[in-house]
Amino acid sequence: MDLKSRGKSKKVHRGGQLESESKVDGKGKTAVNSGWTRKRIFADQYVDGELSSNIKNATESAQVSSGKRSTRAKKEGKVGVDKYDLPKKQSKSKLDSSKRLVQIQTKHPIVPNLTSSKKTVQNKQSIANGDSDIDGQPKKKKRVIRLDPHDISNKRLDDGIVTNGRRRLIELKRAGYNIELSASLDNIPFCTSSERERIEENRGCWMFYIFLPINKARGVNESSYMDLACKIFKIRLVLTSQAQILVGRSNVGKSSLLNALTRQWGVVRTSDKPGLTQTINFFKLGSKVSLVDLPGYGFAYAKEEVKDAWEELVKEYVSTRVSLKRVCLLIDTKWGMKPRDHELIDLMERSQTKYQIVLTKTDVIFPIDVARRATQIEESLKANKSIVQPVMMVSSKSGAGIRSLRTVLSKIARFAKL
Ligand SMILES: Nc1nc2c(ncn2[C@@H]2O[C@H](COP(=O)(O)OP(=O)(O)OP(=O)(O)O)[C@@H](O)[C@H]2O)c(=O)[nH]1
Ligand SMILES: [Mg+2]
Repeated sequence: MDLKSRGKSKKVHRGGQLESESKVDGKGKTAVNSGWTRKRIFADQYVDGELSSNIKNATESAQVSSGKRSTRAKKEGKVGVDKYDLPKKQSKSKLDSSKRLVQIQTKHPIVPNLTSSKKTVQNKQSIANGDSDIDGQPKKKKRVIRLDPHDISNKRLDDGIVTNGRRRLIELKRAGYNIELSASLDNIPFCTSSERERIEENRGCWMFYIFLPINKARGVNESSYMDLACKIFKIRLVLTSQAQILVGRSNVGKSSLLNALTRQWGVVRTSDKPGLTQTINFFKLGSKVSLVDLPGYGFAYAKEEVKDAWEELVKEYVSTRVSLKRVCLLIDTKWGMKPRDHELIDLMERSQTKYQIVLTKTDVIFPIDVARRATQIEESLKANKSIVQPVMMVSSKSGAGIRSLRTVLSKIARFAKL
């Protein structure tokens, strides 16, 4: 009896009633549906019984005959599975079935070998890729850390850079670091005199730096202020230089941005304590163009009168300087614009000073929120005339947007009438 005929329905009479409908499902299980009860007969057992007995007989006879046959096969020089290695009936039926299998395979070559071919392709691919997951354990890929030359976030020069070797130092130098400085002066509230000396040594001849106490600046206009500075520091200033300035509330990241733009960390000191910059810092970019870092306005750790002086100075500076080509109004992306920023914008609008909004510290919030903040500011200042669009987005820490801001500023410098 073959499996097919066993799977067919049987008619059973029970108590004069006709029961029928038995089916063999895919798993070889037979369900018999009677009028009152539903019984399940498992075809597995039945099939297993017969098949297992067949297999048992086959193996027994194979074991008996294999001794004799194998010696004969060896003598004849035959290798592999031989028809003598199987019992007569079994070998015949197996050979028939294998013939049928070959026929089917030739007719439909893809179907039976689908899984095996897939596996071989996967294996080939994995071998080609160098993953040895043949043992079931995928080989771990080596993590390659690439240093972004424009990323200036890792600016602490004492963080094991020397131990990392020459290559790292070269990379840092390319990224714009001053590698002669042993450590960055970031977050150091007050430099010692020796640190300041080191900064001065490493600053290079292309820029100059003026330390002036702002509280002395009350009621003094800028040129006389400069004269005073020249007398004190014995330097000749080119007062006709075109200037681009960075303004913004305290702690918004002006000095950090200036460091990033000039690619020299430690040139201007920065701190997480608002109100660190208490002087006007001029940086000469090119022959006659300078970038100016001003003290911040708003909340700062300083006396009220000093803060008032800073604010006055910033306002005066942005509204009266003729040579002022562009004001970069820095806004902390996280906090957005505050009333004091609007005050300064009104002043610049009245004095027709060109200004551009620069969103800072973009690394601390999600890019989608940065974009949202930018569109919000653009919308609110749409009616203004002196604003230069678009709103720029930068991060002095990650270096994002620094290059494009540098390009914008250098373009202004190039087209400035000198
Ligand atoms: N995460 C992050 N922090 C920044 C970034 N820029 C500046 N900071 C931090 O913000 C703090 C203030 O930075 P400063 O550059 O000193 O800010 P400032 O506007 O010059 O401050 P004042 O001189 O006090 O007006 C410091 O702790 C900086 O490390 C930035 O892009 N990302
Ligand atoms: Mg500062």
